[in-house]
Amino acid sequence: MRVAVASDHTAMELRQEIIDLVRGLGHEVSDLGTHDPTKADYPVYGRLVGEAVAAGEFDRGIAICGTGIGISIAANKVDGVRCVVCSEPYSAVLSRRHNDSNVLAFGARVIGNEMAKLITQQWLETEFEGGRHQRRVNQLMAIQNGVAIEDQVDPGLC
Ligand SMILES: O=C(CO)[C@H](O)[C@H](O)COP(=O)(O)O
Repeated sequence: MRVAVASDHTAMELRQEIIDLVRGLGHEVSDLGTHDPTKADYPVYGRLVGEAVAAGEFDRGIAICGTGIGISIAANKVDGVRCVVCSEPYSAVLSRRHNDSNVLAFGARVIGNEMAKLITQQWLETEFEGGRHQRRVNQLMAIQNGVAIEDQVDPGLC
């Protein structure tokens, strides 16, 4: 896969570790910065990753800031992005299986580097399940496009 990685100033070292990990797993990685270790505005980098993925230049994106929250908000403002903030692997795996997440975010000030790498590897290796989850992902995208949606849960499947 082609993977774009970006962070603000809080994750210079972690970003490099994530890049090395993802390359080691055999993926093509682009480092979208920041290259300023002093201060960087996370909305710029969340947007960069989000737009790169939404445009189809990359299959997945990884976005890191202090908490993962600000950069994920920025990425999620880009049409077509489903960015998730994860601090443990279970949510990361389910975000792939059920939500078809295409950008992963985490907080360099929240989790350790080894946890971040475990989350990243499991997220990259998990496939979307489709089926009923595809309908719901379509509904998520419809919200973004201002299209009406309604509950279509099949009887007996709850
Ligand atoms: O987590 C973040 C956004 O959600 C940022 O990394 C954080 O706000 C940066 O703070 P500072 O400029 O004080 O280093």
